[in-house]
Amino acid sequence: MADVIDGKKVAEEVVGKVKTLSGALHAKGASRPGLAVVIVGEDPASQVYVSSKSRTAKECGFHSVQHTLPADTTEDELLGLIHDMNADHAIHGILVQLPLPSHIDAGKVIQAIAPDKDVDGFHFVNVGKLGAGEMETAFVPCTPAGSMLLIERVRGKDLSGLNAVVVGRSNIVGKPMANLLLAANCTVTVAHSRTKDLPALARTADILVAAVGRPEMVKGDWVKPGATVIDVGINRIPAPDKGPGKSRLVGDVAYEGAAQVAGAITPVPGGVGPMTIAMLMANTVTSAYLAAGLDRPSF
Ligand SMILES: NC(=O)C1=CN([C@@H]2O[C@H](COP(=O)(O)OP(=O)(O)OC[C@H]3O[C@@H](n4cnc5c(N)ncnc54)[C@H](OP(=O)(O)O)[C@@H]3O)[C@@H](O)[C@H]2O)C=CC1
Ligand SMILES: Nc1nc(=O)c2c([nH]1)NC[C@@H]1CN(c3ccc(C(=O)N[C@@H](CCC(=O)O)C(=O)O)cc3)C=[N+]21
Repeated sequence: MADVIDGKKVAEEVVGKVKTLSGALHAKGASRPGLAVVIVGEDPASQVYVSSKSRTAKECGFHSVQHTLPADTTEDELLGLIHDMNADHAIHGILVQLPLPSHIDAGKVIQAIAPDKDVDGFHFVNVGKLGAGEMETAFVPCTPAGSMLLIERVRGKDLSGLNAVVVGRSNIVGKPMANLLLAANCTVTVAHSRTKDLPALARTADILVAAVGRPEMVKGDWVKPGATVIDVGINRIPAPDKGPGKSRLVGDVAYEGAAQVAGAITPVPGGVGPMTIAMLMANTVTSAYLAAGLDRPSF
C-alpha cells in the first residue's frame, strides 16, 4: 500500500514558517504582509475557499482584506478596485477568485494586477519568469508550487532524470506544474484530451500529476508500481449513500485502486488543496519581504 502524503500536515508546517517570517518582518520595523482577496458573485464553493484563505491569512498575522462584490459588478469597477490596490502600500498580494462572471474578461483582470502583487502567479510577467527559470523574482502559481513541495517530501529535492507525466495543460495547474518539474530536471510529458493511449503513457511516470477535472479518471492500472501520485482534482460528486442530496469530494484519481500500486499518493481532501492555501500565504509573505528590500525567503 502507498504512503499517504499528508498535505494538511505539510501545509500547517508551511503556515507555521510563514507566521515566523511575518513576525520577523514586523520586528524589523517593516509593515506586516497584506493580502486582498476579491470575490465577485455568490458561488458557494468559491466562498468556502475564500473564507478559508482569509482565516489562514489572519492566522499568519497578515493584514487581511476581503472584497465581496455583487455578481453584477462591471469590469470597469473591478479594474478600478485592482488599480487602487496596486497603489496601496499595505497590500502585498492580490487574489481575484476565479471563475469570474461571464460578462467580465478574466484575462484582462488578471493582467491588470501589478506583477509584484500577483501572488496567484497568473500574470504574464510571472508566467514568463517561470518559463525562463527566473525563480528568484517569480511568483509561482500556488497549486503547482504546493504540489512540488509534496513531491520533494517524498522523493527528496533531487528529482533529476525522473519521468514525470502531467495530465492537464491549463494555465493555472498543468503548464506551470510541467515547468516546475522541468526546472527540477525531470523528463516531462504533458498529456491532455487529445493524448493517445493515456493509460500507457501514465504508466511510464515516476511522478504522475492528475489535473484534469474528471472524477476518478486515473485508474490503478495506469500507475507504475512505486510511483508518486499527486491528485490535484477537486470534484464534488453526488453521494446518495450519505443521504439524499448529499455530496462527496473526490480527486481525479481513483484512490483505492491507485493506492494499491503507487509508492506514495495524495488524498482528496487533505492533499493538494490545503497546500494551495499555504502557498498563497508563502507567496504573500515573500512579496512583503521583496517589497521591504529583504532577501527572498525559501520554502
Ligand atoms: N487542489 C487545488 O487547490 C486546485 C484544484 N483544482 C482542480 O484541478 C482540476 C483541474 O483544474 P484546471 O487545470 O483548472 O482544469 P481545466 O478544465 O482548466 O483543465 C483540464 C485539463 O485536463 C484535460 N483533460 C480533460 N479531459 C481529459 C481527458 N479525458 N483526458 C486527458 N486530459 C483531459 C484538458 O485537456 P484540453 O486542454 O485538451 O481541453 C485540460 O488541459 C479540477 O478538478 C480543479 O477543480 C484546480 C485548482 C486548484
Ligand atoms: N484566483 C484563484 N486562485 C486559486 O488558487 C483558486 C481560484 N482562483 N479558484 C478556485 C481554485 C480552487 N482552489 C482551491 C483551494 C483550496 C482547496 C482546499 O483547501 N481543499 C480542501 C477541501 C475543501 C472542501 O472541503 O471543500 C482539501 O482538498 O482538503 C481546494 C481548491 C483554489 N483556486
